[in-house]
Amino acid sequence: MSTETTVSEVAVQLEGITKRFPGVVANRDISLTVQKGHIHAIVGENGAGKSTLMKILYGMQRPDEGEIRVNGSPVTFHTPGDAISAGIGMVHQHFMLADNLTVLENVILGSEPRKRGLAIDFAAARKKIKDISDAYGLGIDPDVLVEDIGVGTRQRVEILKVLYRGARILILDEPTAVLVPHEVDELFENLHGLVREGITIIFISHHLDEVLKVADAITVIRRGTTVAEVSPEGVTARQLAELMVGSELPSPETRESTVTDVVALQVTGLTIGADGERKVLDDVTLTIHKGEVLGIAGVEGNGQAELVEAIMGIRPSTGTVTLAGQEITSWTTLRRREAGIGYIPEDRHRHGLLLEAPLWENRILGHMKEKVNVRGWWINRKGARADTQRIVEQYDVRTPGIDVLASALSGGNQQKLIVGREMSGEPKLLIAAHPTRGVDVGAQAAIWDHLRTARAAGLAVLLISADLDELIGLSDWLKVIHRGTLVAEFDPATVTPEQLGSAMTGAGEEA
Ligand SMILES: Nc1ncnc2c1ncn2[C@@H]1O[C@H](COP(=O)(O)OP(=O)(O)OP(=O)(O)O)[C@@H](O)[C@H]1O
Repeated sequence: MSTETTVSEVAVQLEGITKRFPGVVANRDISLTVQKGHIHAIVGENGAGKSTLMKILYGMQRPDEGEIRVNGSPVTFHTPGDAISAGIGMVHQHFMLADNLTVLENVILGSEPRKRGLAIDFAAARKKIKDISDAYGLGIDPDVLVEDIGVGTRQRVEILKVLYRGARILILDEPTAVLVPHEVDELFENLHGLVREGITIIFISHHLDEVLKVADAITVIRRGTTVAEVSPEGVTARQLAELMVGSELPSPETRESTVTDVVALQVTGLTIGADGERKVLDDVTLTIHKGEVLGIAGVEGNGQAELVEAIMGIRPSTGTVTLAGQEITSWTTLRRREAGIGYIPEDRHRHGLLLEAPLWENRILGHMKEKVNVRGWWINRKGARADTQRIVEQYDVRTPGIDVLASALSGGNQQKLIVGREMSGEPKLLIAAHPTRGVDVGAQAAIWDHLRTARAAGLAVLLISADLDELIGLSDWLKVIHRGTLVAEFDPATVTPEQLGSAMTGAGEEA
């Protein structure tokens, strides 16, 4: 075993990185050493400064202080283009592929190889993609349409895209957040294939078990600075979480059923799509009682987003929706919300927040009739501000204050604000799409506690999540959606993530 590290074995060295935003020091004197050919995980609570550090390494942000060395040489990045030239590529959590183009077109977009003259040299590009795919075992066909491939393959296309641009150091932002268990295993195999060929991988994750399984080294960031550098053999997930928060974690509660026989939501025959076409939602019928969490498991893109939008009245559908005994099928989205439906949307930037408005104005968004927010015909500024402060405290939203813009919060803290808002005003039904996506383990446990407490008080919850542990841990009953239809159901007390994962991919059904 070699104990000495020569400079040439270090792929990335960050030294004394500091980055300030108004009212916040996002990174404070951070040092990080990533060995070449390692899978190096970065963990930390929401708002700890992980994304900021990665944005600095990828040239999206400039540090106020500190030095970056890549393969031993100091570098200064002004744009991601500079980072790419230095061999650093980033795969974002939200894929950036165009559905209606082929893999090949997506990969070469922006860096088209030209023949003499101006024509794009597709043959050369196709060969290069095949070579890269073969070299790293990615199994990518350059000629399929992106709309025809699944989430796991899309992610491999994103990885191939940065390799195509010459990256030898890859930054992955929460790569497993959108994957089902077998896709996670496949990704890890791919990552091992990449590092065997000398690629270095840096990845951010909130899934500590996965981090322990795949990483060669782990850096823990707390409140903007590195607090520990550990090797996975030496720690448990719980110890890692304790390093992240800087104190001992509470033990999880035991659960008991709070399901009543009072129907809160009844959905009957909900369908989207005309006869003769493939329907995105096909005759979905379900019931949720007061005090019950119904979990919907499914691979992304199988109709769960449409189900939520149909119940919220965002998308036209046929069938009926009844809330607490009252049919609301023809109601507008606003009226449904005002009747007592809380809604944590899948895409917090498009549907959940006004990024360029302060936190307290975001508190009012979609909740214009809630008591704390209005006085007669007028907005109750004082009440809304006080209630925003309450949410910030109860849900531990890390922010310098309630007047900062929503865009200045870290992703996980934006999510906590939305969850707090949607659980306010005693909703009858909460539609929660990926409620803890992007939040750290501590905040996840806190959100689960809030949900359990509200459930005990009679809240009905429709839970959509890609996180199978969350679905199994929170739900009273589980249904599986596949190609727009509910195809199976399970008791969360007995089902395993593997069984659920295989039902989600339609295993056991005719193709
Ligand atoms: N553009 C910005 N303007 C102001 N403050 C910002 C900006 N970007 C980040 N911050 C602040 O810097 C801190 C670190 O945020 P960062 O996004 O790096 O955290 P993170 O560890 O990636 O969190 P998460 O796990 O929630 O994604 C937070 O307090 C955040 O509010």
